[in-house]
Amino acid sequence: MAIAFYSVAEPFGEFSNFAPYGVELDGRWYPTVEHYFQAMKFRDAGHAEAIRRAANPKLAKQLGHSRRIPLRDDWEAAKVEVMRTAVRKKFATHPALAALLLGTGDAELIEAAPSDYFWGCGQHGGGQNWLGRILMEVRAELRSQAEG
Ligand SMILES: Nc1nc(O)c(N)c(N[C@@H]2O[C@H](COP(=O)(O)O)[C@@H](O)[C@H]2O)n1
Repeated sequence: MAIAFYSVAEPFGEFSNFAPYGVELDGRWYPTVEHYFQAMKFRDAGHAEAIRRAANPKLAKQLGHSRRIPLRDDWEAAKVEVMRTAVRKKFATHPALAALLLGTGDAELIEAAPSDYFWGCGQHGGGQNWLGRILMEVRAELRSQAEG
């Protein structure tokens, strides 16, 4: 069985990085995982802070796509671990979300993002689905913690 998610307002939208579940990382509070992920793209502290303070995750993503400020040079190598850190923290911070994730059992989790072939499955399902993979990793970690 597979569970596809994308829009925050639809079933399992809590798994989207746009869902309003904040995380504290590196001593700062980020309103969503998306805010953190986009801010981490930049060494420029001012731009990273502007992203952290963005009014919503869509705006955070837009600011993260600006190339007026250069991306950190190791971003391609770092981005999966940055995402893993933020998603892990999201589920550690919000126990009801951890229960929701555990409740998906062994279902394959798929970010059904039609235009994202890296984090999501893309338009025809052939994308790499890295967000789904990370969610399944975090689910396995939560399960082994629960089993002691
Ligand atoms: N546009 C959009 N809307 C949503 O509701 C989404 N969940 C996403 N996907 C997320 O976009 C992020 C990656 O963005 P980059 O292009 O790599 O900066 C990542 O958080 C996806 O999960 N997109």
